[in-house]
Amino acid sequence: MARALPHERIQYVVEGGFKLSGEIEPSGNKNAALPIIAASLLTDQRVELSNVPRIRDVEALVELIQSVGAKVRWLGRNELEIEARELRPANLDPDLCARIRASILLAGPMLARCGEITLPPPGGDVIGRRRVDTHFLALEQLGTEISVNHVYSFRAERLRGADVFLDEPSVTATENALCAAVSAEGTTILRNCASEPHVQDLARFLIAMGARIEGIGTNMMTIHGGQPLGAVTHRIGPDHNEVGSLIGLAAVTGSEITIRKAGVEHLRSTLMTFERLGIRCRIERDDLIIPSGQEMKIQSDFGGHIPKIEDQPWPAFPADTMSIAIVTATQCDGVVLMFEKMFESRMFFVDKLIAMGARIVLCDPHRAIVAGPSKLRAAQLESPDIRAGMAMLIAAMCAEGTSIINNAQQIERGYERIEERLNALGARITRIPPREA
Ligand SMILES: CC(=O)N[C@H]1[C@@H](OP(=O)(O)OP(=O)(O)OC[C@H]2O[C@@H](n3ccc(=O)[nH]c3=O)[C@H](O)[C@@H]2O)O[C@H](CO)[C@@H](O)[C@@H]1O
Ligand SMILES: C=C(OP(=O)(O)O)C(=O)O
Repeated sequence: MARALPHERIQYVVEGGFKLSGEIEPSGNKNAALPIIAASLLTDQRVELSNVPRIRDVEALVELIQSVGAKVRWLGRNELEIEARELRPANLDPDLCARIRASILLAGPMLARCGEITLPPPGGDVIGRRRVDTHFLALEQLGTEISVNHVYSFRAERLRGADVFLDEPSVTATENALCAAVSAEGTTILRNCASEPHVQDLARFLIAMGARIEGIGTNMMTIHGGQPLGAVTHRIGPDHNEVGSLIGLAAVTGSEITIRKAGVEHLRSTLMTFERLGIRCRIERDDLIIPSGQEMKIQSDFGGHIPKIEDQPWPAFPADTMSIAIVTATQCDGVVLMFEKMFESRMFFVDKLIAMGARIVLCDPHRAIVAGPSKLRAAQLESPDIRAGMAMLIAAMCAEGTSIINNAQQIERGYERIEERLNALGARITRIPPREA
């Protein structure tokens, strides 16, 4: 596989003001594909995954699992075959690990298969402090010794089930703990665990491999460890954050689009949030239709009070859709408080929206007041992270004139061929350099 250049710089040139129309299907969920690819190391038998998003983070993780001995083959654009007959707990490229948050997800599966792994610190979006403490807490209670000295060394002669109370419902820590627990001796209870659609998808993948897990979709999972784990074929679920991004994009550009196979069972909090901004979607079976001509009037709280949109652990509104909600609110009539509780740098990108003409007051690192609607002007922008990058792309598409988005490789960490797919709906985005055929 061709290695993604670490410093490859990508630019999007975006002509704003065009309406979109047509149908689009969301890609597979990045945050499900990553733990599932890592969990494929739990078995020495063949794993076949479909609907795998072909994005930079997936490519990086694929390189990492190859470096520990897994054989990986792309069977089609989004179909991946993984066979991890023999694994060696070494040879991990620190730069590659530092590029993605998901490199830490190798801990659970490698402990289960090899009893040890040394991992350089993970990376991922630079959106504030990214704790690893919950990973350590859970893995230690499952029988792992951990030492930290620039790198994290994990060793477990024997993983044992335990009653674990996570200090926070961390998504990736829950996923690491799940992978360790399915191979541990005895029963594990994970309390205060995360339950996002991607955590559920991983749990279902593990069950299809032979694991016994109860409580999927809740904040307490019980895992009966030590079941044999074998060959599996699994389809990654749709990306609810991408669906949220498409809803915001359709609304601010006044477009009507249909999102096919949108995974509507996971959209309640997202749809409720967009409704607060005066955007209503229609559900038809598993399709989501965003009609044009939305009211886009921010719904006040009872008594005319200023409403609040806040992210919270699942099943509430997902943190990764917050940047999209902010850019969408700039085009809605009224005032809303946006409250991001988690990452203290994620909201800084609103500076760029302000420079484009949005009326936003950043109250502190976690809260911003948006007063809309405001006409956005084209600008030269720099994408700091995946979701802020997508928010800027949305802003550029509803702004007058031509915007430039630098550092668009950040957007491509999480969104597959996004310019191609949006251009098919009528957008005018030029990627520099162009994609290889
Ligand atoms: C590879 C991957 O899967 N990355 C996702 C994962 O990162 P990652 O697993 O690194 O994030 P963690 O879940 O560990 O950390 C976030 C912490 O903040 C809490 N929390 C979360 C949302 C919220 O609105 N308020 C709040 O306090 C969470 O419950 C958790 O305790 O989960 C994050 C939170 O969903 C997402 O942003 C990342 O895209
Ligand atoms: C924060 C994100 O990803 P990661 O955890 O992989 O950096 C994201 O997907 O918005």
